[in-house]
Amino acid sequence: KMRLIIGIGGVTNGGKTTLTNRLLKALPNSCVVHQDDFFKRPDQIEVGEDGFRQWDVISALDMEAMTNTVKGWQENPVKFARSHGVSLSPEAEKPDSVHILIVEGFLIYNYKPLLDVYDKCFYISIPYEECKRRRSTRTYTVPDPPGLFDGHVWPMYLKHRKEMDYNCDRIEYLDGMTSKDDIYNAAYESIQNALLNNL
Ligand SMILES: Nc1ncnc2c1ncn2[C@@H]1O[C@H](COP(=O)(O)OP(=O)(O)O)[C@@H](O)[C@H]1O
Ligand SMILES: NC(=O)c1ccc[n+]([C@@H]2O[C@H](COP(=O)(O)O)[C@@H](O)[C@H]2O)c1
Repeated sequence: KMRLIIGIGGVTNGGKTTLTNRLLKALPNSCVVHQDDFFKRPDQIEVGEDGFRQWDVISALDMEAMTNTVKGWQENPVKFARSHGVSLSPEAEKPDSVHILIVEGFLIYNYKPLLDVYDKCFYISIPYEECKRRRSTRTYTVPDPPGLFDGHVWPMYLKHRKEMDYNCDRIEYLDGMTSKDDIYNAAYESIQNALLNNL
């Protein structure tokens, strides 16, 4: 079976989930792992010297559990799809069938053990002003306290982004300020090329 693991990383509210959902619809036999599903419980999140719960750091996430979930897909994508309620194409069990996993999240390129699993590494970014605007319209399971964006979210983004640029040289950047269609088309084309090249 041919297998492709696609990373969709990027800044908070850059459009990762939007792009991921469109790709899942378009790509047969595709499954997803959302990093957001691996946040620890609020009482397990450290409170920093700044007084903020430190959500935007890798230790706020159970990355071992996330890695094991990805490994589960690698071992048996058909079983993974079934247990996650993904309907498969009639060809899915043939030896030459293609299976795709999308790994989506804001810190997916800041955890060494996962870096090598991605066949494709996309990264969506948007500038500060737009990020702050979009974030202010969003409500997480724990709502942002006043000042969190400027005091924690954006500084941590800058730090992790630097780290990523240093650790990973295969990133394909997507401009989150372009339209949803443009972003989707750019990613889709790149994925089709990878599939054609038997990546
Ligand atoms: N290309 C885009 N242009 C304008 N708004 C967008 C675009 N992509 C996503 N959005 C909007 O930005 C917000 C965050 O998008 P989402 O996909 O949930 O981001 P993420 O998963 O990266 O946090 C949503 O309101 C979404 O509709
Ligand atoms: N899902 C949760 O339980 C939860 C709780 C608090 C904050 N967050 C925020 O989620 C963000 C990452 O997710 P997005 O990339 O989808 O915005 C982080 O910036 C973090 O501050 C998520």
